[in-house]
Amino acid sequence: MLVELEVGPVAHGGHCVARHEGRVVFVRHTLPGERVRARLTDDGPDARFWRADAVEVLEASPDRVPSVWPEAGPGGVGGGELAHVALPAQRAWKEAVLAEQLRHLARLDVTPTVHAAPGDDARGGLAWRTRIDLVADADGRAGMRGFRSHDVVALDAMPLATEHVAALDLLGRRWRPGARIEAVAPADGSPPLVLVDDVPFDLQRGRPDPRPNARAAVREVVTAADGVSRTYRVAAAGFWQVHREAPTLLVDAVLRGAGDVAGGTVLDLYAGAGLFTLPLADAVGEAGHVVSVEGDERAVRDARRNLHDRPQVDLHAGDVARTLAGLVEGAPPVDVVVLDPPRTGAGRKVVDAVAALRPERVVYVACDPAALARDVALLGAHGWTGVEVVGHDLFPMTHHLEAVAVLTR
Ligand SMILES: C[S@@+](CC[C@H](N)C(=O)[O-])C[C@H]1O[C@@H](n2cnc3c(N)ncnc32)[C@H](O)[C@@H]1O
Repeated sequence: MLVELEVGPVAHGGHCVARHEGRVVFVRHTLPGERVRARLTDDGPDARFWRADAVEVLEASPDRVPSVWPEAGPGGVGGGELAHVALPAQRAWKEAVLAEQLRHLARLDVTPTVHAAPGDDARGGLAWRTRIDLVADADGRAGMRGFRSHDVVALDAMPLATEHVAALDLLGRRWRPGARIEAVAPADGSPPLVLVDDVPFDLQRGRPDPRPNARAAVREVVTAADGVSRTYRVAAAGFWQVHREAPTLLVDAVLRGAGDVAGGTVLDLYAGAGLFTLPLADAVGEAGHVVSVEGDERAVRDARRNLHDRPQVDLHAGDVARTLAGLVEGAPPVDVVVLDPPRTGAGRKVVDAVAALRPERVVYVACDPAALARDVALLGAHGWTGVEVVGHDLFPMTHHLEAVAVLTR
């Protein structure tokens, strides 16, 4: 059903809020202040709120720009929710969402700035993804799942992929229908890796690549605020920050947030392949101590390799909540806890255990503002009421953002 809507403020998830017949409608593809004709997509009579997609703009916002997101057939692919929004307005949008989540869920009255990553404005917010996950459609063309659908929509462009990923020409090939294609191209220009159904693939020969280093690892070099270049090896299918500038930027933010930790003890929770553990180990020095916790086996293998020459690091493989429960008993004083949980956040068990360690500071790296706000509220109840939050737009054209919060008592 088509309805005409006066569009109100932004909401979490790339929607704006409107009202229709007394009911809240979350609308995609629009901007605050616009008047749009929209197709209701979820409008059950018992639903608490409805959803809609704007299909015609009747009065456009001055922040509207032509969308760069690929025209990919009916429904379109997921992602690119903010591709119709000018870059500065995308950041203002994310600032509003971050502030609203912190106000609503943590009763915190702050207005964090969301910064552009270096080079993003010059590249028009494009060419930042170092990793692409595709799936082949029934004709063998590479594409992505449609929005809230299992159908594969073939792509004709990947505007967010870095030039290294784009140069692989994954869209110009034919694949086995249903094949999962992952491509990872380090921002430093070292050779990209391609996996097809988890198996390394030699694009030139068009067949699986048996070389051991084809499966194993991507190399990334990060030059952080401390002026040091560090090399990490990360399995192609393993977690690594996806924006080309994210590793450097987040290491800088974490080191700044942790402050002077020389000779101290730092916990790095949800450590992945050791992105933060390595520079934190250098920051505490050989007299200090870093306890790093990661649950994924593959990431732990990478972290072991990346941290092998830092004797001041204790790497624990396992669940963060369970590992912390073991650490709290008779643990030495902890100066700083760094945590970078998955999208769901750390949750009460982990926050309670962190609070029991009574660190001077907590540095929280978050990819979901709502999860951050929930955990900040829990930390606030334990006395960590000093909160500084900075946002980084590490996902231009999408509704996602990364935020770094530094909490003190
Ligand atoms: C957002 S990533 C951050 C990784 C790392 N800090 C980085 O920036 O590269 C979150 C990490 O937490 C790990 N993880 C998720 N849930 C976990 C849990 N309950 N216990 C331990 N590790 C977990 C994931 O395997 C992943 O490596």
